[in-house]
Amino acid sequence: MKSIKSLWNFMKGSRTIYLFGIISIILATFFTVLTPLFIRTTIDSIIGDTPISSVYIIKIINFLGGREYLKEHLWVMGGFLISLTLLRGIFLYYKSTLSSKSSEKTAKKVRDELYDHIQKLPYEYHVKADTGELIQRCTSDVETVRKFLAVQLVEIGGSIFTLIFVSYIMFNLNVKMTMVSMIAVPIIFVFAVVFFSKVKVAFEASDVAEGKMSTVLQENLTGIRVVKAFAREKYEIGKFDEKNKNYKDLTYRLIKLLAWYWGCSDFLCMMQIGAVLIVGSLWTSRGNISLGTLVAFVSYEEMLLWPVRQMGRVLTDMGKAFVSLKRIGEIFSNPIEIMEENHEKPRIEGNVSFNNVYFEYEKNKPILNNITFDVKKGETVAILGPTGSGKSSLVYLLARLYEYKDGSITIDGIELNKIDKKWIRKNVGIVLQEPFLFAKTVKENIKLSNPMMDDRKVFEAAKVASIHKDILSFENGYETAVGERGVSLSGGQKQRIAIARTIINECPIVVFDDSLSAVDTETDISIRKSLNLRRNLSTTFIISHRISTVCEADKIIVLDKGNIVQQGTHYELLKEDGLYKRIYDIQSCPHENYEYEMNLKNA
Ligand SMILES: Nc1ncnc2c1ncn2[C@@H]1O[C@H](COP(=O)(O)OP(=O)(O)OP(=O)(O)O)[C@@H](O)[C@H]1O
Repeated sequence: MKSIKSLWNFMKGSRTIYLFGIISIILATFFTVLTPLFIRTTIDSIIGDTPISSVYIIKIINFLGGREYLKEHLWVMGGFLISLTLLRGIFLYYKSTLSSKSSEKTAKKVRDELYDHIQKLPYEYHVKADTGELIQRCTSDVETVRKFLAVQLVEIGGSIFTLIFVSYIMFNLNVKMTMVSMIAVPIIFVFAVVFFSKVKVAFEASDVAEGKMSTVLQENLTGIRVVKAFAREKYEIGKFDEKNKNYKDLTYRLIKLLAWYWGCSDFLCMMQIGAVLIVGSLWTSRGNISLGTLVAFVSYEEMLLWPVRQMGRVLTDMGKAFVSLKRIGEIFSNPIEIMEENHEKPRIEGNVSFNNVYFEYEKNKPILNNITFDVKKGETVAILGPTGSGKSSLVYLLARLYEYKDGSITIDGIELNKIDKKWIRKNVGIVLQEPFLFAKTVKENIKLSNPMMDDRKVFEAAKVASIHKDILSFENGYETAVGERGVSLSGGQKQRIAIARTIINECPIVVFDDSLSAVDTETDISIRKSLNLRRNLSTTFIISHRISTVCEADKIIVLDKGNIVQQGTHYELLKEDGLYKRIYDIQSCPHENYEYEMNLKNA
């Protein structure tokens, strides 16, 4: 019921077109059904002498010139029958174009709304979401619904109308013959419904196998570099071969089942038509029915049997469409992130204060505990700690990608959760751990947030990120395309383009989440030097595992298992016997370095 309601809502704006599509198929069916009736009239009443009983047919025959005239000019009847077929063809054309137009419009609407909704889902959702699954729902599931709307739904309308109209005419022509014509119909119908409800499992198995094969393909193409680096080609080929074979086997099984069904169903239908022919011929020879009636019944029999045979298929496809609608509906049932447009939008200077902040992703599994520290506008704070200690989580809180559960975070004295989310994300620029570049040019990637930005700003940002020279060395410079078909960038180059993309926005708070890890120490120093020159522009958070990256920060926060275990400057922390010094010792192996530095500091 929910699925029907959602389908009805998606069809808003294209319902009228759809209605005209259904009217067209009803008219096409009407002209199809009329043809045998006029063939019968031609045989019995134009060529033969049986009087015409229907007033409407009499009117049409009179319109065409009357019985006597038509007897002499049989070609007029032939022309009339051709024109009925022509009209049928015209309405079938309209049915196809109108239902396609409306189903395409509906599918586009579903895709647009899905995309829109997915964009608005919270960061938390995307962290856990299965991308392949989301893509499948936005493509194959929407396609299943589209096909159902374009083909099956109008077909249902046409079939119901055919069944009603044909049965009505048959009963009017001859009740006994109608009984004979319908003996096997319930059997064929039950056979179709039972078969397709059973074969549904085979359809689903084939769909799942196709999905699995696509996932392997997608995963392989995405991770082809890892495959090559680990010489896993043979294993990957084997894995794909297995999924491909499974898909082929299941599809072959399905085709065999369908062939079996159509064969049996054809046999049953032929038996039914045979029964009509045998009984009809007998009754015709005895004079119980006319030859024209027998011809009409044979034609109607075929018209009647086709929708009955198709019904099972239509019902199965309808089931599949509703399953797809349910899967699409599941995405819509996830609440979107409320951006609180009417929250405060203060001018952000960059004074940040954490006070006893507590955070957890899952209930009773603390990730950050009692986090307390202050950073003044323009300062650089570095966060260091073992992997999984909560460094990234801490900065995610700052951009309100997640909400802290207890304590307080203030920016310039204003509680963070009172500040508009969109606004805060505009003011807190994050360079993420794994930079993602879009399939655009280098320049377009750097000015992603504002394509109208002046090119000079792009060059400046690239210089600060120490990538300007690299970009100039590319064949097309800033116009070089990156992404799948573009130039292959090194990990460090990607990171630096991502840094330029963030700093170009001149946010008052900038976060580098381990984003200098792929650049060499020299480039790291050069970037930090340039950043230092912009100190008055922004408060900077640097997450790193490298002492050389954090040592110049105004404040270093050492995290361990979600707790701040040390904080201070590089020299203050080196004096303490703690985690920082241990990391320092590991990274600067010769212990003398420490004494050398201390002497240098105290000199
Ligand atoms: N979305 C999430 N849902 C549940 N747990 C998560 C989620 N993201 C991270 N975690 C867990 O939170 C803990 C802290 O993760 P976080 O990424 O903040 O650590 P980190 O110090 O930045 O690590 P690294 O240095 O490896 O990047 C880890 O135990 C991690 O498994």
